Amino acid sequence: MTTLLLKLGGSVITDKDEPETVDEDALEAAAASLGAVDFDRLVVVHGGGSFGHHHASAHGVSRTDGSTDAGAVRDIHGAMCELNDAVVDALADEGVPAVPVHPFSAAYRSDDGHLVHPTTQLAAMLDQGWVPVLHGDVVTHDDAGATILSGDEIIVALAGNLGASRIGLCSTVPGVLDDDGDVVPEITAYEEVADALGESESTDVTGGMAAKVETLLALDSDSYIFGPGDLDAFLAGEAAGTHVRT
Ligand SMILES: Nc1ncnc2c1ncn2[C@@H]1O[C@H](COP(=O)(O)OP(=O)(O)OP(=O)(O)O)[C@@H](O)[C@H]1O
Ligand SMILES: C=C(C)CCOP(=O)(O)O
Repeated sequence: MTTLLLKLGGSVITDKDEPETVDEDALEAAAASLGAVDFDRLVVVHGGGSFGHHHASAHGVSRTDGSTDAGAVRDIHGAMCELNDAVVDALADEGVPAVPVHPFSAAYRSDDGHLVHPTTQLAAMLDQGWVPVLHGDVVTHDDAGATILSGDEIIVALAGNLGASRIGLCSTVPGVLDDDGDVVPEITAYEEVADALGESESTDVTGGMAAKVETLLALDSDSYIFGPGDLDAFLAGEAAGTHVRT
């Protein structure tokens, strides 16, 4: 039984420069790709794009800077739930048995920043044949109020417990790019690409590509970073974008 773990980048499914705007065409295309695949088990996580990051930035909340303001939590979480509704609906329209899962309700960080995210409820959903759709979110952080939980961190938190066999991050870029703008086919250590790695070009409180590579290298299994053009290849088990080897 194979378990696919896929993150749809917020930069793919939203217009990251226009607050709270879904990129309908891109979302429909991604949903159609997932609807066309015969998978055993699939978990989808999506990022914040122009929904979460603008609110997080406005409230001064990041992965490390927290807020104790319940209104800030409602704003950021509410925007992400709205995007989650759009993603679940788009998948459902393509025949994918998608169900919403909101990390704020279940996960927390300890005061040293360690993320605790339960997975038994997700395993039960997968047993029903459903596709849980999670999202980057705010998360209660001991002694710091709430901080931002990126979709990339969720992928890492779930991978081991759910026994993911294939892990992919679909972003707007075709992979990790080197100084010449070419896709780096394989990364085994952060230093190999550190000089070329930067933050996102849009409002992004979770660190762009540099944080993505660092997060994926912390996994016990290999993963892929690729663009929408390689989504079908990834789902088919073929080479896609940059292969992050651990
Ligand atoms: N060396 C690099 N290779 C590829 N992208 C890079 C590089 N350095 C910086 N970037 C930026 O990182 C961005 C990808 O990170 P970003 O966090 O925006 O992606 P995402 O996960 O799709 O979106 P979100 O965080 O909203 O879910 C690219 O669009 C690009 O602007
Ligand atoms: C900004 C919020 C709320 C979520 C960020 O998730 P990411 O886009 O996966 O980094």
